[in-house]
Amino acid sequence: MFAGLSRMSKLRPLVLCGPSGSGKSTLLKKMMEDFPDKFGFSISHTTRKPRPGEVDGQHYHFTTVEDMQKAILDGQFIEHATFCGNMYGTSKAAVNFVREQGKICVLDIDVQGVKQVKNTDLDPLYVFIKPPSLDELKKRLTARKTETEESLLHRLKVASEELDYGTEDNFDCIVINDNLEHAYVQLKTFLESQVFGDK
Ligand SMILES: Nc1ncnc2c1ncn2[C@@H]1O[C@H](COP(=O)(O)OP(=O)(O)OP(=O)(O)O)[C@@H](O)[C@H]1O
Repeated sequence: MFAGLSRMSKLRPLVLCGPSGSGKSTLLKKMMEDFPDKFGFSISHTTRKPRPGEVDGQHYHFTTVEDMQKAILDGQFIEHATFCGNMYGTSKAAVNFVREQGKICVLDIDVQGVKQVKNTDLDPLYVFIKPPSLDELKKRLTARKTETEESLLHRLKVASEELDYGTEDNFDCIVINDNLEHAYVQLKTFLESQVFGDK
């Protein structure tokens, strides 16, 4: 029992947070390629309808608003949010499922999600990915060609608020994503010293 617990305690989840376009997905991809067996993702719940090809319990746990609201009130969720009228959230059970498989659960969440996680007993390590500047962030989001003029402006407005929260008081590690290779070295150094070697 104690051996199991001490093994589990080494698998603190890893929160990756940062404004849209700061490079979370890009850095995560490199991290997963470098350490394919170390990390796992929890499967989120959502009240949106499955898209063609999406499998319940694999892409998402598809649920109803009523059931999800009940589970949230019951304290079963670590964080949740509503986007475009649909609810999304991460359950404690989904994170524990990853941990039971001996993997570090990665949570790619926004500042609102981080604030919610901090109110739980999850005790993850928190990493904030920071763009070198708002100007550079705008350039990257524009070059990514995923945004309309309106969504770009919205993301930049949210980004400037999120950057105010991205301080050492709130995060264990702040990675400045100026040059991708440099940023990845910062992240990898943190992983190797704090996440894998977690006491
Ligand atoms: N260091 C870098 N230098 C230049 N471009 C970068 C760098 N890091 C990431 N990018 C590019 O910036 C864009 C945004 O990166 P990415 O999609 O990883 O951000 P994100 O934080 O995951 O965004 P979202 O939250 O919207 O999913 C991508 O097109 C990516 O290729």
